[in-house]
Amino acid sequence: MGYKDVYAAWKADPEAFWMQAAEPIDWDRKPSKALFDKGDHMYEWFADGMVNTCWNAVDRHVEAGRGEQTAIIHDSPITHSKREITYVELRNRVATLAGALRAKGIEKGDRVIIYMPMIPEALEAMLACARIGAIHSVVFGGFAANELAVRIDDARPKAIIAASCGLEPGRVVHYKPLLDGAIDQATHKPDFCVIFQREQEVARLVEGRDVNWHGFQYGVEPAECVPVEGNHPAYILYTSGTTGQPKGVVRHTAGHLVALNWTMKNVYNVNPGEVFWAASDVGWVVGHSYITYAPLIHGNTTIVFEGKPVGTPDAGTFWRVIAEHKVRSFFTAPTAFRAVKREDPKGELVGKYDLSHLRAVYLAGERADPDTITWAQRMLNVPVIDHWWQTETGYAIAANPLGIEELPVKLGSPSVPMPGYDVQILDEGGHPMKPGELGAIAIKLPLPPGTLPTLWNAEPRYRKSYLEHFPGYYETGDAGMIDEDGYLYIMARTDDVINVAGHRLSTGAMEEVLAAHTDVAECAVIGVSDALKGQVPMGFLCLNAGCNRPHDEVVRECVTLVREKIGPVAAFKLACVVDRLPKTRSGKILRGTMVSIADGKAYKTPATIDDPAILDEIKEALATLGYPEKAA
Ligand SMILES: CCC(=O)SCCNC(=O)CCNC(=O)[C@H](O)C(C)(C)COP(=O)(O)OP(=O)(O)OC[C@H]1O[C@@H](n2cnc3c(N)ncnc32)[C@H](O)[C@@H]1OP(=O)(O)O
Repeated sequence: MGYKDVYAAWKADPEAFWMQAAEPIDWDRKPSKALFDKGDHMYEWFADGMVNTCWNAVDRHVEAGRGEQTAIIHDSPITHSKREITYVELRNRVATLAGALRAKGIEKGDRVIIYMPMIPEALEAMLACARIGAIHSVVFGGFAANELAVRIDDARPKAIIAASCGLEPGRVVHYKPLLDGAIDQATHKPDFCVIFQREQEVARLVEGRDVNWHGFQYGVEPAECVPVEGNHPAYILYTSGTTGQPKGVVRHTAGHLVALNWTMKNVYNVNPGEVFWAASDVGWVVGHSYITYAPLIHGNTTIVFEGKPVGTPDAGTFWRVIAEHKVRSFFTAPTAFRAVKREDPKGELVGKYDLSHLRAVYLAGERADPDTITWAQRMLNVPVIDHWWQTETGYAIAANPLGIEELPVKLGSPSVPMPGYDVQILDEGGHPMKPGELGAIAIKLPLPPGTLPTLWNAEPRYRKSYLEHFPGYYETGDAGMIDEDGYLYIMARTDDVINVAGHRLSTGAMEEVLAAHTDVAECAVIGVSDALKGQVPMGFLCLNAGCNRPHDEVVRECVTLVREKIGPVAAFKLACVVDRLPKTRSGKILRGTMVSIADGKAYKTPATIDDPAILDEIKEALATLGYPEKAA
């Protein structure tokens, strides 16, 4: 069957489609049906089934006689080390860790925060939680203590599992002081913390609260897999919203298993036993879905890569890893390829490696620009597939499903909707638009299995953020169009969320931090185009009347403040002081116009502007930062 047939089969009978997709999963009790309509646009999938994620990702492969297959390859050009863990080793390690967590009181439904770098122990911690029905919430290592504290207060974890440190090129990231700071700051306190001591930094443990990863596992009874209901939350993953309070995306167990397993063959075209590599971080949804869960559920070998596309040691690292570990399908963010292209535009390092096992490359996390795609196609000589999805969905909304059929690539488009997703372009009034017309991208409800059913402890916010604007649809927050052939094009966000190097960040959260500076009366943060990172944040600061401090001093403090409060990942390095911000007469800051000016794009002075002269002041301020950039 080709793509059109598969999509039509889903549309004709979604229930049958998903029940069939559920067949390869090992159920403790098979679900009686796929979709559970709870009314009022709330849905669950396979809710009355009983199942365990860890069993499906680990134990069943051992039971099936594949215990000696490598489950995880850790490749760290930063520590110059490589290590392989077989499925049987993984089962034993995870069962013991789960047993130790249980012995310290962790039970089904308890939350466990995981704050770890790119080491296999991060995956083991996730799987150990899944084994006993605990709900994990992984926090990305590039966030600061304050962001961790916010997540601790929202998830209210009984335990936190952390490493002593992370390793960035040329710098040790001191996780433990960040963790201690976050716990001090948070209102909720975990019962205990498990600390994995890395040899690069041994952290000081807090007596009575912290236990050592190895020590607390000593002599414990390994835990068996605990079957959970299909609608039991497997994890919570926080993502940026329009304010400083991140949204806790909930992932239910059964839909997650079924959908991810389906994607491995149909989208990524890998067979069990083959090597799959997603060069992302476990702290992002790509890491959850395609470093940890999907490859293991499907019986693949997954790679945990602790390095960067360039500088560890050079722009040939990706090719080395692909060659050495015989990677079949490779997944990365366009920004990573842009970094490689900048260092090695002619691909001289590509030729040094045998990439004959590589069948396809997948890009996501941000819009893939045509230059980057054509460069990668030329260098690697395999299909380079852009695909589009979100933290909320957990897997591809639109893709070129190579495992079903290789569709023609249209540059600038992540191709076509996947089964499960009825994607529509809507006008402001919620009416479907014609092919080629630009509008809001929405998905007709219900969303398919594995997508978010709600937000953690925040159902009203879930409804408001995603369901209310277009009744009967999920609002993606992206704008775009669908062409005559059904190909989707993602053009922009409809809110103030920006995408920096594939990291989704809230300008609202940065504004909250800047506004807390004692000299800042008012501020705005926008995302400006960046040749490498796609977008970077830029801040405009209005200082309090009477503040006579040198502007560059205040700017420096503001940059430091964002790094301290949100983290280095915000990449907030550009800011300037202005007298006033351009606003409409009703007081809305004209961020869109400011973005156009900074990007050197044509713009119309909005009819509702309060004082058009302020746009000239913004232009002058931008010039001091070198914007618009010459190349833009
Ligand atoms: C499809 C659904 C989704 O969208 S899920 C999200 C998908 N996105 C991704 O997978 C992210 C892709 N991007 C990347 O992997 C990185 O940005 C790549 C391309 C590797 C470049 O990394 P890097 O050179 O560190 O730049 P960056 O902009 O990411 O980092 C900015 C500053 O943050 C720091 N940082 C980064 N990661 C960590 C970490 N885990 N722990 C601590 N710090 C971290 C970087 O060191 C950098 O710091 P500095 O400002 O240079 O001092």
